[in-house]
Amino acid sequence: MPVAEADLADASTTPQPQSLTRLPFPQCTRLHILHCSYHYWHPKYRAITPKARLIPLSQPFLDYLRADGIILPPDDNAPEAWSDSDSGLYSSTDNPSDSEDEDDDPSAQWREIHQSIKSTIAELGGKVVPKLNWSAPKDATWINATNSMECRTPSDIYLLLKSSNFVTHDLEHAFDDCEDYSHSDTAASAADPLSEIPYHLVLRKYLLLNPSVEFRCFVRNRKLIALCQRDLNHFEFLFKMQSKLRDRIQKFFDEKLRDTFPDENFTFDVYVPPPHDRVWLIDLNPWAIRTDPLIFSWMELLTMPEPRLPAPAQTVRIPLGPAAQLPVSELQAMQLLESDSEESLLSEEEAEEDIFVPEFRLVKRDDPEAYNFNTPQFSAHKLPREVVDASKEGVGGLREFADQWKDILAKRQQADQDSDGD
Ligand SMILES: Nc1ncnc2c1ncn2[C@@H]1O[C@H](COP(=O)(O)OP(=O)(O)OP(=O)(O)O)[C@@H](O)[C@H]1O
Ligand SMILES: [Mg+2]
Repeated sequence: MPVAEADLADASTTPQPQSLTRLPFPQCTRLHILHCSYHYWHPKYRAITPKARLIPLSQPFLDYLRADGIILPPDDNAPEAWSDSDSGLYSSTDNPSDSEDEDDDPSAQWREIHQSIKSTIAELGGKVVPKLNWSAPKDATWINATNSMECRTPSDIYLLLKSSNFVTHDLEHAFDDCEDYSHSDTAASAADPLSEIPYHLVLRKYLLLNPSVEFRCFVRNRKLIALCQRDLNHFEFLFKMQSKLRDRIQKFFDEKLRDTFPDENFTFDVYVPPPHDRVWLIDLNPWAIRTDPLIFSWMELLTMPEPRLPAPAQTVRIPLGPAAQLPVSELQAMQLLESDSEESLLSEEEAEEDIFVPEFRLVKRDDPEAYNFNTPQFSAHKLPREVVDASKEGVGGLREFADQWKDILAKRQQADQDSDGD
Protein backbone atom coordinates (compact mmCIF):
# COMPACT_ATOMS: atom_id res chain seq x y z
CA MET A 1 0.00 0.00 0.00
CA PRO A 2 1.33 3.46 -0.77
CA VAL A 3 2.00 5.68 2.20
CA ALA A 4 -0.75 8.25 2.61
CA GLU A 5 0.34 11.86 2.14
CA ALA A 6 -0.61 12.63 5.75
CA ASP A 7 2.00 10.12 6.90
CA LEU A 8 4.68 12.41 5.53
CA ALA A 9 3.38 15.41 7.44
CA ASP A 10 6.32 16.02 9.74
CA ALA A 11 9.65 14.70 10.81
CA SER A 12 8.16 12.49 13.51
CA THR A 13 5.96 10.61 10.99
CA THR A 14 8.43 10.54 8.11
CA PRO A 15 8.80 6.89 7.11
CA GLN A 16 12.03 5.38 8.32
CA PRO A 17 14.02 3.51 5.65
CA GLN A 18 14.55 0.44 7.82
CA SER A 19 10.79 -0.19 8.05
CA LEU A 20 10.16 0.00 4.28
CA THR A 21 9.89 -2.68 1.65
CA ARG A 22 9.27 -0.26 -1.24
CA LEU A 23 9.83 3.38 -2.03
CA PRO A 24 7.14 5.20 -0.03
CA PHE A 25 5.79 7.50 -2.74
CA PRO A 26 2.45 9.12 -1.99
CA GLN A 27 -0.29 8.36 -4.51
CA CYS A 28 0.37 9.70 -8.00
CA THR A 29 -2.71 10.43 -10.10
CA ARG A 30 -3.28 11.63 -13.65
CA LEU A 31 -4.01 15.10 -12.26
CA HIS A 32 -0.59 15.21 -10.61
CA ILE A 33 0.99 14.40 -13.97
CA LEU A 34 -1.17 16.92 -15.83
CA HIS A 35 -0.23 19.67 -13.38
CA CYS A 36 3.39 19.22 -14.49
CA SER A 37 2.51 19.46 -18.16
CA TYR A 38 3.95 22.62 -19.73
CA HIS A 39 0.56 23.58 -21.17
CA TYR A 40 -0.97 23.52 -17.69
CA TRP A 41 1.62 25.45 -15.70
CA HIS A 42 3.06 27.83 -18.29
CA PRO A 43 0.14 30.32 -18.33
CA LYS A 44 0.43 30.59 -14.53
CA TYR A 45 4.19 31.10 -14.44
CA ARG A 46 4.79 32.82 -17.75
CA ALA A 47 6.43 35.86 -16.15
CA ILE A 48 9.12 33.75 -14.44
CA THR A 49 9.82 31.41 -17.37
CA PRO A 50 12.14 32.08 -20.31
CA LYS A 51 10.28 32.99 -23.49
CA ALA A 52 8.27 30.09 -24.93
CA ARG A 53 5.35 29.51 -27.29
CA LEU A 54 2.94 26.60 -27.28
CA ILE A 55 1.37 25.05 -30.36
CA PRO A 56 -1.62 22.74 -29.82
CA LEU A 57 -1.15 19.47 -31.71
CA SER A 58 -3.79 17.78 -33.84
CA GLN A 59 -4.41 14.03 -34.11
CA PRO A 60 -2.79 13.79 -37.60
CA PHE A 61 0.36 15.45 -36.27
CA LEU A 62 0.44 13.06 -33.30
CA ASP A 63 -0.04 10.15 -35.73
CA TYR A 64 2.98 11.44 -37.67
CA LEU A 65 5.08 11.58 -34.50
CA ARG A 66 4.02 8.07 -33.55
CA ALA A 67 4.57 6.53 -36.99
CA ASP A 68 7.65 4.42 -37.66
CA GLY A 69 10.31 5.82 -39.96
CA ILE A 70 11.27 9.43 -40.47
CA ILE A 71 9.95 11.18 -43.55
CA LEU A 72 10.38 14.92 -43.47
CA PRO A 73 8.12 17.38 -45.26
CA PRO A 74 9.59 19.15 -48.29
CA ASP A 75 11.46 22.11 -46.96
CA ASP A 76 13.61 24.49 -48.94
CA ASN A 77 15.85 24.88 -45.94
CA ALA A 78 16.28 21.15 -45.25
CA PRO A 79 19.97 20.33 -45.07
CA GLU A 80 21.32 18.17 -47.91
CA ALA A 81 22.51 15.53 -45.49
CA TRP A 82 18.95 14.47 -44.72
CA SER A 83 18.37 13.35 -48.29
CA ASP A 84 20.35 10.15 -47.93
CA SER A 85 17.65 7.56 -48.29
CA ASP A 86 20.07 4.79 -47.20
CA SER A 87 19.97 6.19 -43.69
CA GLY A 88 16.19 5.95 -43.67
CA LEU A 89 15.98 9.74 -43.42
CA TYR A 90 14.78 11.73 -46.34
CA SER A 91 12.53 14.60 -47.11
CA SER A 92 9.53 13.80 -49.24
CA THR A 93 10.92 15.59 -52.28
CA ASP A 94 14.01 13.41 -52.12
CA ASN A 95 12.26 10.12 -51.61
CA PRO A 96 13.01 7.25 -53.97
CA SER A 97 10.00 7.85 -56.20
CA ASP A 98 10.97 11.53 -56.53
CA SER A 99 7.31 12.41 -56.59
CA GLU A 100 6.01 15.78 -55.46
CA ASP A 101 2.61 14.26 -54.99
CA GLU A 102 0.77 15.63 -51.90
CA ASP A 103 0.48 12.06 -50.62
CA ASP A 104 4.22 12.04 -50.11
CA ASP A 105 4.22 15.13 -47.98
CA PRO A 106 3.64 13.99 -44.42
CA SER A 107 2.68 17.53 -43.44
CA ALA A 108 -0.23 17.64 -45.91
CA GLN A 109 -2.58 16.77 -43.02
CA TRP A 110 -1.10 19.35 -40.68
CA ARG A 111 -0.02 22.28 -42.85
CA GLU A 112 -1.28 24.80 -40.29
CA ILE A 113 0.88 23.32 -37.56
CA HIS A 114 3.86 23.25 -39.91
CA GLN A 115 3.32 26.91 -40.79
CA SER A 116 2.85 27.93 -37.22
CA ILE A 117 6.09 26.14 -36.24
CA LYS A 118 7.87 28.03 -39.01
CA SER A 119 6.51 31.41 -37.95
CA THR A 120 7.14 30.73 -34.26
CA ILE A 121 10.79 29.90 -34.97
CA ALA A 122 11.08 33.25 -36.76
CA GLU A 123 9.26 35.07 -33.93
CA LEU A 124 11.68 33.56 -31.37
CA GLY A 125 14.74 34.79 -33.23
CA GLY A 126 15.42 31.87 -35.56
CA LYS A 127 16.59 29.31 -32.98
CA VAL A 128 14.39 27.28 -30.65
CA VAL A 129 14.53 24.31 -28.29
CA PRO A 130 11.53 21.98 -28.57
CA LYS A 131 9.71 19.77 -26.10
CA LEU A 132 6.34 18.08 -25.74
CA ASN A 133 4.14 18.47 -22.66
CA TRP A 134 6.71 16.95 -20.30
CA SER A 135 9.86 15.91 -22.11
CA ALA A 136 12.58 17.51 -24.17
CA PRO A 137 14.38 15.25 -26.70
CA LYS A 138 17.65 15.36 -24.74
CA ASP A 139 18.40 11.78 -25.71
CA ALA A 140 18.26 12.49 -29.47
CA THR A 141 20.75 15.35 -29.84
CA TRP A 142 23.09 12.99 -31.72
CA ILE A 143 20.79 13.19 -34.75
CA ASN A 144 20.86 16.99 -34.90
CA ALA A 145 23.55 18.70 -36.98
CA THR A 146 24.46 20.91 -33.98
CA ASN A 147 24.61 17.91 -31.62
CA SER A 148 22.29 19.86 -29.33
CA MET A 149 18.57 20.59 -29.07
CA GLU A 150 18.94 23.86 -31.00
CA CYS A 151 16.55 23.86 -33.98
CA ARG A 152 16.34 26.32 -36.86
CA THR A 153 13.80 24.62 -39.13
CA PRO A 154 10.61 22.64 -38.59
CA SER A 155 12.43 19.56 -39.93
CA ASP A 156 15.10 19.87 -37.22
CA ILE A 157 12.27 19.68 -34.72
CA TYR A 158 10.51 16.70 -36.34
CA LEU A 159 13.79 14.82 -36.53
CA LEU A 160 14.54 15.36 -32.84
CA LEU A 161 11.03 14.58 -31.64
CA LYS A 162 10.71 11.42 -33.73
CA SER A 163 14.13 10.14 -32.61
CA SER A 164 13.58 10.63 -28.89
CA ASN A 165 12.52 7.91 -26.49
CA PHE A 166 11.68 10.59 -23.94
CA VAL A 167 9.17 12.12 -26.33
CA THR A 168 7.76 8.65 -27.01
CA HIS A 169 7.25 8.30 -23.26
CA ASP A 170 5.06 11.43 -23.32
CA LEU A 171 3.08 10.01 -26.24
CA GLU A 172 2.63 6.44 -25.05
CA HIS A 173 3.23 6.29 -21.32
CA ALA A 174 2.32 9.66 -19.82
CA PHE A 175 0.04 8.11 -17.19
CA ASP A 176 2.02 4.96 -16.46
CA ASP A 177 2.25 4.34 -12.71
CA CYS A 178 -0.79 6.53 -11.98
CA GLU A 179 -3.10 5.02 -9.38
CA ASP A 180 -6.19 6.03 -11.37
CA TYR A 181 -5.06 4.68 -14.74
CA SER A 182 -4.48 1.38 -16.42
CA HIS A 183 -3.57 0.83 -20.08
CA SER A 184 -6.56 -1.44 -20.60
CA ASP A 185 -8.97 1.36 -19.57
CA THR A 186 -8.15 3.59 -22.51
CA ALA A 187 -11.05 2.68 -24.79
CA ALA A 188 -13.60 2.39 -21.99
CA SER A 189 -12.79 5.81 -20.56
CA ALA A 190 -13.48 7.91 -23.66
CA ALA A 191 -15.98 9.95 -21.64
CA ASP A 192 -13.39 10.67 -18.95
CA PRO A 193 -12.05 14.21 -19.55
CA LEU A 194 -8.63 13.21 -18.19
CA SER A 195 -8.19 10.48 -20.78
CA GLU A 196 -7.60 13.06 -23.54
CA ILE A 197 -4.18 14.59 -23.15
CA PRO A 198 -4.04 18.08 -24.70
CA TYR A 199 -0.72 17.58 -26.47
CA HIS A 200 1.30 20.70 -27.23
CA LEU A 201 4.59 21.42 -28.90
CA VAL A 202 6.58 23.78 -26.71
CA LEU A 203 9.07 25.98 -28.54
CA ARG A 204 11.46 27.80 -26.25
CA LYS A 205 13.64 30.60 -27.53
CA TYR A 206 17.16 29.15 -27.72
CA LEU A 207 19.38 30.45 -24.93
CA LEU A 208 23.01 29.71 -24.29
CA LEU A 209 22.48 28.28 -20.81
CA ASN A 210 25.33 27.72 -18.41
CA PRO A 211 24.66 24.22 -17.04
CA SER A 212 26.52 24.91 -13.79
CA VAL A 213 23.71 27.13 -12.53
CA GLU A 214 20.79 24.86 -13.33
CA PHE A 215 19.32 23.29 -10.21
CA ARG A 216 16.64 20.71 -9.41
CA CYS A 217 14.57 21.39 -6.31
CA PHE A 218 12.48 18.90 -4.34
CA VAL A 219 9.25 19.91 -2.60
CA ARG A 220 7.53 17.63 -0.10
CA ASN A 221 4.39 18.78 1.72
CA ARG A 222 4.87 22.28 0.27
CA LYS A 223 8.30 22.53 1.85
CA LEU A 224 11.50 22.83 -0.09
CA ILE A 225 13.45 19.97 1.44
CA ALA A 226 16.40 19.55 -0.94
CA LEU A 227 18.07 20.88 -4.06
CA CYS A 228 21.04 19.97 -6.20
CA GLN A 229 22.90 20.69 -9.42
CA ARG A 230 21.34 19.33 -12.61
CA ASP A 231 24.64 18.99 -14.40
CA LEU A 232 26.73 16.35 -12.68
CA ASN A 233 30.14 17.97 -13.15
CA HIS A 234 32.13 19.55 -10.36
CA PHE A 235 32.06 23.38 -10.33
CA GLU A 236 34.33 24.74 -7.65
CA PHE A 237 32.88 28.26 -7.71
CA LEU A 238 29.44 27.03 -6.67
CA PHE A 239 30.67 26.17 -3.18
CA LYS A 240 31.49 29.82 -2.45
CA MET A 241 28.02 30.97 -3.38
CA GLN A 242 26.07 28.04 -2.03
CA SER A 243 24.20 29.90 0.70
CA LYS A 244 23.38 32.86 -1.56
CA LEU A 245 21.95 30.49 -4.16
CA ARG A 246 20.00 28.57 -1.54
CA ASP A 247 18.49 31.79 -0.17
CA ARG A 248 17.53 33.03 -3.63
CA ILE A 249 15.89 29.75 -4.59
CA GLN A 250 14.12 29.41 -1.25
CA LYS A 251 12.74 32.95 -1.63
CA PHE A 252 11.66 32.19 -5.19
CA PHE A 253 9.87 29.06 -4.01
CA ASP A 254 8.19 30.83 -1.08
CA GLU A 255 7.01 33.75 -3.18
CA LYS A 256 6.16 32.19 -6.52
CA LEU A 257 5.44 28.50 -6.17
CA ARG A 258 4.66 27.36 -2.64
CA ASP A 259 1.08 28.59 -2.48
CA THR A 260 0.22 28.60 -6.16
CA PHE A 261 1.17 25.16 -7.44
CA PRO A 262 -1.82 22.85 -6.93
CA ASP A 263 0.06 19.90 -5.45
CA GLU A 264 1.95 19.45 -2.22
CA ASN A 265 4.69 17.27 -3.69
CA PHE A 266 6.60 18.10 -6.85
CA THR A 267 10.01 19.02 -8.16
CA PHE A 268 11.00 22.13 -10.08
CA ASP A 269 14.03 23.08 -12.15
CA VAL A 270 15.51 26.55 -12.05
CA TYR A 271 18.20 28.54 -13.80
CA VAL A 272 20.06 31.21 -11.83
CA PRO A 273 22.32 33.10 -14.25
CA PRO A 274 24.90 35.67 -13.13
CA PRO A 275 24.68 37.90 -11.13
CA HIS A 276 22.62 35.14 -9.49
CA ASP A 277 19.89 37.48 -8.23
CA ARG A 278 17.08 36.35 -10.48
CA VAL A 279 15.67 32.83 -10.60
CA TRP A 280 14.01 31.46 -13.73
CA LEU A 281 11.63 28.52 -13.78
CA ILE A 282 12.65 25.97 -16.41
CA ASP A 283 10.31 23.08 -15.65
CA LEU A 284 8.06 21.34 -13.15
CA ASN A 285 8.23 17.58 -12.70
CA PRO A 286 6.08 15.07 -10.86
CA TRP A 287 6.99 13.67 -7.44
CA ALA A 288 7.32 10.22 -8.95
CA ILE A 289 9.91 7.61 -9.85
CA ARG A 290 9.98 8.88 -13.45
CA THR A 291 11.66 12.11 -12.29
CA ASP A 292 15.41 11.73 -11.99
CA PRO A 293 16.51 12.52 -8.41
CA LEU A 294 20.03 13.23 -9.74
CA ILE A 295 22.55 13.35 -6.85
CA PHE A 296 19.91 12.25 -4.38
CA SER A 297 18.15 8.93 -4.27
CA TRP A 298 14.39 8.77 -4.00
CA MET A 299 14.75 6.81 -0.76
CA GLU A 300 16.63 9.75 0.76
CA LEU A 301 14.13 12.31 -0.54
CA LEU A 302 11.16 10.34 0.71
CA THR A 303 12.55 9.73 4.15
CA MET A 304 14.70 12.76 5.04
CA PRO A 305 13.35 14.93 7.86
CA GLU A 306 11.50 18.08 6.93
CA PRO A 307 10.53 21.22 8.82
CA ARG A 308 7.29 20.86 10.74
CA LEU A 309 5.76 24.00 9.28
CA PRO A 310 6.24 25.82 5.99
CA ALA A 311 9.04 28.36 6.40
CA PRO A 312 7.40 31.17 8.40
CA ALA A 313 7.05 34.57 6.78
CA GLN A 314 8.98 37.30 8.60
CA THR A 315 6.47 39.10 10.80
CA VAL A 316 6.81 42.15 13.01
CA ARG A 317 4.36 42.41 15.87
CA ILE A 318 2.99 45.90 16.45
CA PRO A 319 1.57 46.20 19.98
CA LEU A 320 -1.81 47.89 20.26
CA GLY A 321 -3.03 49.78 23.31
CA PRO A 322 -0.74 51.52 25.81
CA ALA A 323 2.43 49.94 24.43
CA ALA A 324 1.81 51.72 21.10
CA GLN A 325 2.73 54.99 22.80
CA LEU A 326 6.11 53.73 24.02
CA PRO A 327 9.29 55.21 22.51
CA VAL A 328 10.81 53.12 19.68
CA SER A 329 13.79 51.96 21.74
CA GLU A 330 11.49 50.58 24.42
CA LEU A 331 9.32 48.87 21.80
CA GLN A 332 12.38 47.16 20.35
CA ALA A 333 13.45 46.10 23.82
CA MET A 334 9.98 44.67 24.44
CA GLN A 335 10.05 42.72 21.18
CA LEU A 336 13.47 41.36 22.04
CA LEU A 337 12.24 40.32 25.47
CA GLU A 338 9.20 38.65 23.93
CA SER A 339 11.25 36.71 21.42
CA ASP A 340 13.72 35.73 24.17
CA SER A 341 10.99 34.37 26.35
CA GLU A 342 9.43 32.50 23.42
CA GLU A 343 12.72 30.90 22.56
CA SER A 344 13.30 29.82 26.11
CA LEU A 345 10.03 27.88 25.90
CA LEU A 346 11.40 25.79 23.02
CA SER A 347 13.64 22.83 23.55
CA GLU A 348 16.99 23.01 21.74
CA GLU A 349 15.77 20.45 19.20
CA GLU A 350 12.60 22.42 18.43
CA ALA A 351 14.56 25.64 18.01
CA GLU A 352 16.84 23.87 15.54
CA GLU A 353 13.88 22.59 13.54
CA ASP A 354 12.56 26.13 13.23
CA ILE A 355 15.62 27.17 11.28
CA PHE A 356 15.52 24.22 8.90
CA VAL A 357 17.52 24.74 5.73
CA PRO A 358 16.98 22.51 2.73
CA GLU A 359 19.88 20.23 1.90
CA PHE A 360 21.72 21.74 -1.05
CA ARG A 361 23.93 19.09 -2.61
CA LEU A 362 26.71 20.07 -4.97
CA VAL A 363 29.03 17.74 -6.82
CA LYS A 364 32.33 17.68 -4.97
CA ARG A 365 35.66 17.11 -6.60
CA ASP A 366 36.07 13.38 -7.32
CA ASP A 367 32.43 12.76 -6.43
CA PRO A 368 31.39 10.61 -9.40
CA GLU A 369 32.40 7.36 -7.72
CA ALA A 370 30.81 8.27 -4.45
CA TYR A 371 27.49 8.88 -6.16
CA ASN A 372 27.48 5.93 -8.54
CA PHE A 373 27.52 8.16 -11.60
CA ASN A 374 28.55 5.18 -13.69
CA THR A 375 24.85 4.47 -14.14
CA PRO A 376 23.51 5.46 -17.58
CA GLN A 377 22.89 9.15 -18.22
CA PHE A 378 19.23 10.23 -18.07
CA SER A 379 18.34 7.22 -15.97
CA ALA A 380 15.05 8.40 -14.54
CA HIS A 381 14.78 5.17 -12.61
CA LYS A 382 18.21 5.45 -11.09
CA LEU A 383 18.40 3.52 -7.84
CA PRO A 384 21.41 2.66 -5.77
CA ARG A 385 22.87 -0.63 -6.99
CA GLU A 386 22.05 -2.20 -3.62
CA VAL A 387 18.32 -1.54 -4.10
CA VAL A 388 18.29 -3.14 -7.53
CA ASP A 389 20.13 -6.23 -6.24
CA ALA A 390 17.86 -6.49 -3.21
CA SER A 391 14.70 -6.17 -5.28
CA LYS A 392 15.78 -9.17 -7.36
CA GLU A 393 15.65 -11.23 -4.19
CA GLY A 394 12.02 -10.36 -3.46
CA VAL A 395 10.52 -8.96 -0.27
CA GLY A 396 13.01 -10.76 2.00
CA GLY A 397 15.92 -9.24 0.14
CA LEU A 398 14.39 -5.78 0.25
CA ARG A 399 13.79 -6.01 3.97
CA GLU A 400 17.37 -7.06 4.55
CA PHE A 401 18.49 -4.17 2.36
CA ALA A 402 16.30 -1.75 4.29
CA ASP A 403 18.11 -2.79 7.46
CA GLN A 404 21.43 -2.04 5.81
CA TRP A 405 20.25 1.24 4.33
CA LYS A 406 20.61 3.12 7.60
CA ASP A 407 24.24 1.98 7.86
CA ILE A 408 24.92 3.09 4.28
CA LEU A 409 23.49 6.54 4.96
CA ALA A 410 25.41 6.85 8.22
CA LYS A 411 28.65 5.94 6.41
CA ARG A 412 27.96 8.48 3.67
CA GLN A 413 27.29 11.17 6.23
CA GLN A 414 30.50 10.29 8.04
CA ALA A 415 32.44 10.42 4.77
CA ASP A 416 30.87 13.81 3.99
CA GLN A 417 31.86 15.16 7.40
CA ASP A 418 35.39 13.80 7.01
CA SER A 419 35.82 15.45 3.62
CA ASP A 420 34.30 18.74 4.88
CA GLY A 421 36.90 18.74 7.62
CA ASP A 422 39.77 18.42 5.10
N1 LIG B 1 15.48 28.03 -23.76
C1 LIG B 1 16.46 27.13 -23.73
N2 LIG B 1 17.54 27.23 -24.53
C2 LIG B 1 18.53 26.32 -24.52
N3 LIG B 1 18.53 25.25 -23.73
C3 LIG B 1 17.47 25.08 -22.91
C4 LIG B 1 16.39 26.00 -22.86
N4 LIG B 1 15.50 25.58 -21.94
C5 LIG B 1 16.00 24.46 -21.43
N5 LIG B 1 17.18 24.14 -22.00
C6 LIG B 1 18.04 23.00 -21.69
O1 LIG B 1 17.30 21.83 -21.87
C7 LIG B 1 17.43 21.00 -20.74
C8 LIG B 1 16.20 20.15 -20.61
O2 LIG B 1 15.05 20.97 -20.46
P1 LIG B 1 13.85 20.46 -19.57
O3 LIG B 1 14.23 20.43 -18.15
O4 LIG B 1 12.67 21.28 -19.91
O5 LIG B 1 13.68 18.98 -20.15
P2 LIG B 1 12.99 17.72 -19.48
O6 LIG B 1 12.78 16.73 -20.55
O7 LIG B 1 11.82 18.16 -18.71
O8 LIG B 1 14.14 17.21 -18.49
P3 LIG B 1 13.93 16.18 -17.27
O9 LIG B 1 13.58 14.86 -17.88
O10 LIG B 1 15.27 16.18 -16.60
O11 LIG B 1 12.84 16.73 -16.41
C9 LIG B 1 17.65 21.98 -19.59
O12 LIG B 1 18.35 21.38 -18.54
C10 LIG B 1 18.47 23.06 -20.25
O13 LIG B 1 19.83 22.75 -20.17
MG1 LIG C 1 11.28 18.00 -16.78
